Amino acid sequence: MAVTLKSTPSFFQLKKPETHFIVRNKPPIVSTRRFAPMASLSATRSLGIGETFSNLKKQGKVALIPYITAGDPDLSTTAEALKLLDACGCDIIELGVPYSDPLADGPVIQAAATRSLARGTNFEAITSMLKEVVPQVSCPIALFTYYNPILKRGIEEFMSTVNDIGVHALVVPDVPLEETQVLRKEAVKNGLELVLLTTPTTPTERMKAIVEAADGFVYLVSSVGVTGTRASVSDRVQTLLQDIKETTTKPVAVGFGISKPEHVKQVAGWGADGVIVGSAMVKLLGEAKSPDEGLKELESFTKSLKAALP
Ligand SMILES: O=P(O)(O)OC[C@@H](O)[C@@H](O)c1c[nH]c2ccccc12
Repeated sequence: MAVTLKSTPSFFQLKKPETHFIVRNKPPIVSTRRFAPMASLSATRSLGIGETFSNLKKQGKVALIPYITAGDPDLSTTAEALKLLDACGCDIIELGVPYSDPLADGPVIQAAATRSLARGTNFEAITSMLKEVVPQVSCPIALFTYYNPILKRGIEEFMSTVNDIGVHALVVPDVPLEETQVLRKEAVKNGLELVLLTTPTTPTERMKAIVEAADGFVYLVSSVGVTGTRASVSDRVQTLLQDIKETTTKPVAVGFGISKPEHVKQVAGWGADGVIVGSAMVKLLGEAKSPDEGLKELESFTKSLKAALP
């Protein structure tokens, strides 16, 4: 189905920018998968996002969700980083597709995208890397992309590719709630469900609509503005979490600015079901003296965050 390319409003022009996780909440029908026979598929198929959260809840645990930019410093390091983050006990990994106009991102992730694109990283290279790596990783992967690259490829084609490589979730930060219908239709066709994002400026009624429509979990943005480490996490998050939890029993993960073990502990203590850490991870990996150095620093940092979580 051809989708006309509208000029997507920039992130800041959107009245109510929300990020959309589109997640698979049940193993896809085998016929739609083309990359591994059922036997190895069932052996390697990790749990979906929703199942991951319910298992963690049963164990009284909180999900650690790192974000890294694909291809920064290079795709083979990304592959190693995915396996390393999984081995360090991360519960869901958010993998960013580099984009030339990442308006929702702060300087660290913008720079990572620029470096990755300068190396020639593209969607095809990322998907072939993931075809190799996904079966070796036990936790679900969330692919992060802006709306334009989806429209360029065609929503149906994009969705079935995401399904075929065994990715569990899709993050699209610059698509407002009103325009997700077509994404949702293709998502359902591919056995995926939509998890929506709410922000500190989302009006209560709209937050309720987002939470109602969300499947899997709700992504709560901790602060206004763009991604990037903050010295502290606003304690407004505690109230925002309570407001959301009054309207739903669905899990809620908090992102933006979280970059220290004490942040992670604090947000978990406020009742979050998951904590999302991006810029701090991206900086370690992309700005290190060498890829190996970056992987080493990523490992010790991730372990320090994991240790701070129940
Ligand atoms: O980088 P931070 O401040 O730790 O925020 C999480 C974040 O990186 C990740 O979820 C993300 C990366 N780019 C985004 C754009 C919009 C919303 C979320 C994101």
